[in-house]
Amino acid sequence: MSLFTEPHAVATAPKYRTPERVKITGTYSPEFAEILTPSALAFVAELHRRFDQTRRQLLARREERQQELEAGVLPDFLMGTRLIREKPWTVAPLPEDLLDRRVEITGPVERKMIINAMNSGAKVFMADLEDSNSPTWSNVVEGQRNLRDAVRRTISLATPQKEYKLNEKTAVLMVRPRGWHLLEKHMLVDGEPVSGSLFDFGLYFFHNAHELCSRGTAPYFYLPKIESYLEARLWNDVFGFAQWSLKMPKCTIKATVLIETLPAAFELNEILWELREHSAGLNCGRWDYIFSYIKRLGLKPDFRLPNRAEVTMSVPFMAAYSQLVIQTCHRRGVHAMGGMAAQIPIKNDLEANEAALEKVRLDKVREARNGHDGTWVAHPGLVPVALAVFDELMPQPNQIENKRDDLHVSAADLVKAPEGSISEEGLKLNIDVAVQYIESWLRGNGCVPIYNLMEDAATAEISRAQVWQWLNTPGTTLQDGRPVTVELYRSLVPGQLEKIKALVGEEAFEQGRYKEAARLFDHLVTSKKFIEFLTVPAYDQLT
Ligand SMILES: CC(=O)SCCNC(=O)CCNC(=O)[C@H](O)C(C)(C)COP(=O)(O)OP(=O)(O)OC[C@H]1O[C@@H](n2cnc3c(N)ncnc32)[C@H](O)[C@@H]1OP(=O)(O)O
Ligand SMILES: O=CC(=O)O
Ligand SMILES: [Mg+2]
Repeated sequence: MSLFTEPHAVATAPKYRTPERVKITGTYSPEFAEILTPSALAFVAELHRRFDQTRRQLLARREERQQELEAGVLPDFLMGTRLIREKPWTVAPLPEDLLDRRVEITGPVERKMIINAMNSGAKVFMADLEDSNSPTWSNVVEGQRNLRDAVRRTISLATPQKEYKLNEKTAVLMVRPRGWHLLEKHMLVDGEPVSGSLFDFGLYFFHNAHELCSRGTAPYFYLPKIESYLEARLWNDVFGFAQWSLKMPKCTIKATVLIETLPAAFELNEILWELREHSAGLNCGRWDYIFSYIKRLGLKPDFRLPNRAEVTMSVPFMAAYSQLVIQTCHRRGVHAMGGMAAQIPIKNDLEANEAALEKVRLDKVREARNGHDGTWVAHPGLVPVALAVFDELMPQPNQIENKRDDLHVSAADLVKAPEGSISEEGLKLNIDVAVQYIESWLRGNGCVPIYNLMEDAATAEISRAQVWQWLNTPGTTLQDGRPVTVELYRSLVPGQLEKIKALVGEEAFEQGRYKEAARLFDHLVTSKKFIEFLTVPAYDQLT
């Protein structure tokens, strides 16, 4: 020990100043302390104390409903809410800056991405703390700092290649907090971790709600992975309390609910009704929806899905659900947003790039013709493609007046599975893509291009859910007649890991977390009981 480091002189790491019975276990930085102020933490703690018990009850209700499904009950429209479905009513009027949402870009809350997305020419930017964000402590708190600066238009970034700052005209900002199932383990209230949803929502709202309103917009949200109208009611209660406690007018917050679970598709009217003072419509979160279809219908051979690539928007259950979303939203006077095509621009291959853009274009044509009021894109290079389609097919700000009374979607239509095949290639691709994605997520990157497609938590969930379904559903065979067994699946894993190693290089493979990702994947697909979300066990491994 040197003369200058007497034990009593050793500096202790600075700590967050926190309200009583609130603890932050994540690392400290002066920049993070600007977000994790005592008053902001007190606000999140209050949300936790008021709403966390209901959140947990609603998660338990998901479990109970799953048991009913497993016992053979098929999902159906609810008896008790018939009048909400049948009576004429509409949601509260929409704010001016949410009337035209023809193209919305999405992306994680990383500084450069936010600037690029806001400058992209899209009408809206959905800043994502969910599917495309790996919720490391640093990503979620840094993300809040970036959002704070974006709201105030001070966000900038200097890199050796380029200086980034906002253009004069930028996209309207919406924020997607984490879903109800995720926790933020670095914030403890009365010794319990807080909900990731309330943490993300609470910090964004606390720091930005007044500022947004002073700039002629408001706090706008996307609400992910909702499974029932009661979960929408919980959000509505959170909004009411948040507005009241920051002395803001009622109805200031607006939110679009992602319809991305099978049970939610049976409660569209009810979800809009619950949020009618705060509703900015619904959106078709197609990737999580496919995942949810597998998860909820599980091991029934009639609902076994073919290779992931064959489950497109035109298969029966996907077409039916998007049509019902459009019809319901328009009847209630609000937008029905489309979803995300998986293709992204391809560098250094003109022909492949053109083919990818054409696939995106056709997807947007289908959406606009069906009656969607706008769509999502994953990349700035796709904004002009989607804009051109919607400008041509929807010259007015939205097509809410297109009521689609011609459509008649039944409960049976919503679960009708497609024909198709399961191949060894399909099985291998699911292993390959899911392992690559989980590895990236564990390193803190929640959205990656893999084989020229956008992969995020929702798409990776499909891959692992499919392998689980094929391994566990009695009688599942490959198209060549071989049964899909754990032995067969495990015999394919080493080859896929070798393929990944060849792709990323030996050094990156050894330094990465591929083996850990493969172990987690194996656990997910061989578990007898379906594990609700891959991000829940993965979060325990996130450092
Ligand atoms: C199922 C769902 O939930 S969908 C919603 C969630 N998913 C998403 O939001 C997808 C977001 N998209 C992305 O993260 C990326 O586009 C990826 C990972 C798919 C592709 O990333 P990359 O291959 O790195 O993109 P690429 O190299 O072509 O990027 C080119 C430029 O566009 C920018 N860019 C790419 N995607 C986005 C985006 N979504 N928003 C803003 N900027 C973006 C990059 O930052 C880069 O900027 P630069 O030229 O200033 O350096
Ligand atoms: O969140 C969107 C989806 O497709 O999932
Ligand atoms: Mg999703």
